[in-house]
Amino acid sequence: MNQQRRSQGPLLRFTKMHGLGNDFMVVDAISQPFRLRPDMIRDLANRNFGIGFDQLLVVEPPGLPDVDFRYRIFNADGTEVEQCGNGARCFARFVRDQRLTNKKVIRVQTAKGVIELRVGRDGMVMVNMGVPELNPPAIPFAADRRKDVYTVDVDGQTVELSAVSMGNPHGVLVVDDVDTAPVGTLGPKLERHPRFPARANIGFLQILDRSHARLRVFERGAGETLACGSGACAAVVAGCLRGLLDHRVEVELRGGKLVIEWQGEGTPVMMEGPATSVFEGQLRLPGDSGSRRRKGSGRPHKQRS
Ligand SMILES: N[C@@H](CCC[C@H](N)C(=O)O)C(=O)O
Repeated sequence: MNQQRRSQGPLLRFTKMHGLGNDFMVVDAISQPFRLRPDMIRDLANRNFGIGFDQLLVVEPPGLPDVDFRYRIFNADGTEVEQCGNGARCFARFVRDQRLTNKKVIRVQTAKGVIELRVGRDGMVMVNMGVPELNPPAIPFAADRRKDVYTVDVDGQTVELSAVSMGNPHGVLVVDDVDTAPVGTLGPKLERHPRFPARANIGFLQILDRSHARLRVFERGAGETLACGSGACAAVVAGCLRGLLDHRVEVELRGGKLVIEWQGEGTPVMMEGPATSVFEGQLRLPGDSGSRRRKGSGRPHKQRS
């Protein structure tokens, strides 16, 4: 009896969403208390034993005067990170669906600055992802000497990549064909390469023509995902700097397409794409820190995209 009482914690409401198949558990931490340890996030992210997601997105009250919300992001491995582009579009959709705001332009505070989200009539969301950093401190070798391509040694093999921060660190490799690119083998090695002390998201970019590209991303803390919004922004910045892409590019990811625009150094990257709500659910959190027991329920609702 005692045991049972201890395992009954509060109910947590959440929404399952995705941006081109990059999937999220989204939690409103304004109208309900929210605190999850990294091990609990890992359990929830598990696709067999939990809810399953690439990232957990948390909506909090703003900590700055001129913004509407604070946006916190946790990877499936439980680590908190600075940026998530597909998540930003879902964030905009979520705060409007949950009637936390009726604004069309929503200013959101992330761990690396303020981003602006704009919800279109067609359900598409446009995000001002901010100005990319081309010599990011999270990628120390890029700060050493600023250039467009760096070389990194992986098991004796020299790999060429661009280093771009969209608030979060990205390495971008140009490949001939994303379908045969070594995403699953080189991706994890580069993600944890000693030259990326904060680890990095690794993008494999295939140029189709100056305004069309294909991309696969091995994400830091999540593995390969069906799409990575900040990765698409970083890839277009890298492609522009290398003189391979124009300023407006349609990027085809495994889960669908994003349109990315970048006018050049010192200007922000704009990203446009869909955000989809899949279902709402609630789960019973463990009542004490020692317990990992959890009960959940899901209520599917109509796909709205
Ligand atoms: N899927 C995201 C990026 C999420 C964070 C990333 N894995 C990191 O660790 O920086 C996106 O759409 O941008």
